[in-house]
Amino acid sequence: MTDPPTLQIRHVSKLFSTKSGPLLVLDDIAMTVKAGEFACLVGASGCGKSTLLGIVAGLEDPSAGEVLLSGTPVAGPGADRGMVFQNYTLYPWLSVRGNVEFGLKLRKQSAPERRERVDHYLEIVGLAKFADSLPRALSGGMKQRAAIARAMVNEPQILLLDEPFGALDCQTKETLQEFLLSVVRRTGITVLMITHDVEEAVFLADRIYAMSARPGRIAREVPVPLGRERSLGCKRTAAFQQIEQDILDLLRARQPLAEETR
Ligand SMILES: Nc1ncnc2c1ncn2[C@@H]1O[C@H](COP(=O)(O)OP(=O)(O)OP(=O)(O)O)[C@@H](O)[C@H]1O
Repeated sequence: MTDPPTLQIRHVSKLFSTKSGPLLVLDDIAMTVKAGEFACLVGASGCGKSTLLGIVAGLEDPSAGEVLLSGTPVAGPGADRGMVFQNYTLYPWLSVRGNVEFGLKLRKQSAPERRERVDHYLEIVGLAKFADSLPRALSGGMKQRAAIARAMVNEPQILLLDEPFGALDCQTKETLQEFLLSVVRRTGITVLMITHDVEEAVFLADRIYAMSARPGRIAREVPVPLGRERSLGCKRTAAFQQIEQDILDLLRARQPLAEETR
């Protein structure tokens, strides 16, 4: 028998109760992320991307449907999913090493084991020399590299990335995109990332799920057949730009006028 895919989102809907009545934010979302795949969810602001990622993380319950991780239903947060958020979330009073080993300490791993694992992941994210630095001594890009190491050190089944480069300037963002791809290629980790930056999604993803405006639905699943070895130069190729333009056109067509969303 073949193994189940790492992540299955099965007919997930989410309804929030608000002062002005029920608000349907996600409507029958179905998608699958296979082991080793890099999937991106793109969509306009407010279409429910963060809500969906929160459901996958187990921080939020779906109103209908279910999420399976390697065939097992998600019933809450767990170390099998590593999260990185847009806003820097390192503990300011802990060193880079202290931040990265935090989860391992909670899980009562021995000191020598922790040191070996943390050293390995700090090496992977290129922060070995900054192990003893406090977060305030790091640039925004370095903070996000530390956050990625902190998420990966638990060796999760999947990395969940919520606009991790959204707060960075353009140049740092591109450097981090290349960096993330190299880490993913080297480790083979499975990734689900949300972003509203379509160019970023095309550069990083093997498969893109384009969401319609609220209520969020999967408008289209787009494979990205650009090969796995990508450098920033590929953003200027016709094949890249065609995929980007198709997704932008699709999102624009699905974005109602502001009056209609009220
Ligand atoms: N706890 C909540 N109660 C009520 N409404 C909520 C709640 N959380 C989110 N929403 C609403 O659900 C909708 C989707 O929000 P969400 O943050 O998931 O969208 P998003 O696509 O991630 O947006 P952005 O790209 O701007 O972060 C928004 O209209 C938001 O106001």
